[in-house]
Amino acid sequence: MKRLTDIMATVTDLRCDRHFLTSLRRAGMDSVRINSAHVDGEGLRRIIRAVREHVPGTAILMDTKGPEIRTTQLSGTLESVTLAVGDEVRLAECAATDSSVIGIAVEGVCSALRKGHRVVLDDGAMELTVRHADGAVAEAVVTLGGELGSRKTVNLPDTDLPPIPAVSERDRCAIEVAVEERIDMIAHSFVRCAADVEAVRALTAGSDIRIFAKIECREAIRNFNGILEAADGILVARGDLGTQIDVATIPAVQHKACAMARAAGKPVIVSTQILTSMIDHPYPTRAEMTDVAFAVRDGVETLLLTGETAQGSFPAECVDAMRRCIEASQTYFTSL
Ligand SMILES: Nc1ncnc2c1ncn2[C@@H]1O[C@H](COP(=O)(O)OP(=O)(O)OP(=O)(O)O)[C@@H](O)[C@H]1O
Ligand SMILES: CC(=O)C(=O)O
Repeated sequence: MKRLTDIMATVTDLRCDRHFLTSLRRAGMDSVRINSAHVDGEGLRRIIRAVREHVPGTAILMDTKGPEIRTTQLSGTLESVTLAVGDEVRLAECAATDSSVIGIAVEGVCSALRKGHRVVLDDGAMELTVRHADGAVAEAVVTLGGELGSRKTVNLPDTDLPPIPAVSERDRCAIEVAVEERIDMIAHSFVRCAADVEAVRALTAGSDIRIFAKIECREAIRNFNGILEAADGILVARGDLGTQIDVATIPAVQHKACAMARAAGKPVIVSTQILTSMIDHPYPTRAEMTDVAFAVRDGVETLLLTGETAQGSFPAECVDAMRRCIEASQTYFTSL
């Protein structure tokens, strides 16, 4: 059966050997995503080379950082730090992260924080509330605890942020590699308006790279029409989106974005927490299968697995479950 919904899997430089990649391909993977927020230029090239060697013909998408905010690398050999409810931590710009300091990788962010502002970490897995803010350092208390790893996403729903350029220096280097390696697609993070898409397009001029705008902030929803017109496609990035808007409204936003993209003849990728229970378990939940089926019904071109294949324990099982559900759903919906 020719599937109308493709499967894209996030692949890291820590896990991109022949056995891993061929097991994903055998299970039904159609394309690969590389998250450039977690690798340098050399790491990017290593993953691209591995994909081309072990699963030739597989399309490659590179996800940029965009004007997003992340925590810094953990100090020394730390693998994670535990944040327990009630713990007091300091937030400091560009410092390494350890159990008492959380480094914020973008300058000017801490000085925009005010008492009472929420600091949401790792797509909503943890939350802090600012107690005291003073220049480049702020003090906060943990209100939702968890384990914090390196370079996790930071969302500041209450803070007026200083303007952050659409394309960071790090992105510029990653895009240079993407153009040199002639990959297929770039998904730009935290697109706020059409101009952010144009900024990436200017850097890929002369190449065939298709540019997808990631819809993951309130400005992107507000400026959706212009963004859709400027981009070659959109990626509904539900991880960050769910920290910026009420998660209860995500299905409606996703459905509307898909309908508008279809009407404009542009492809849609939907990502994040599609099979999140399978990070630790070999079987999907019924609700996860329903999410996949409704994406097929809505004409989503590509479903993107993130943590499930980047670091989960059952990556091939995830791709297999997704493929079986796509096929069964396509058979049903096309028979109606
Ligand atoms: N190249 C990589 N090297 C190391 N770890 C990685 C890499 N890519 C992803 N990961 C790990 O897998 C997790 C899930 O991947 P994912 O790409 O969804 O990242 P993310 O940090 O949540 O960012 P985003 O919001 O852009 O999706 C990451 O948080 C990270 O811990
Ligand atoms: C994929 C991604 O960036 C997100 O869901 O936030």
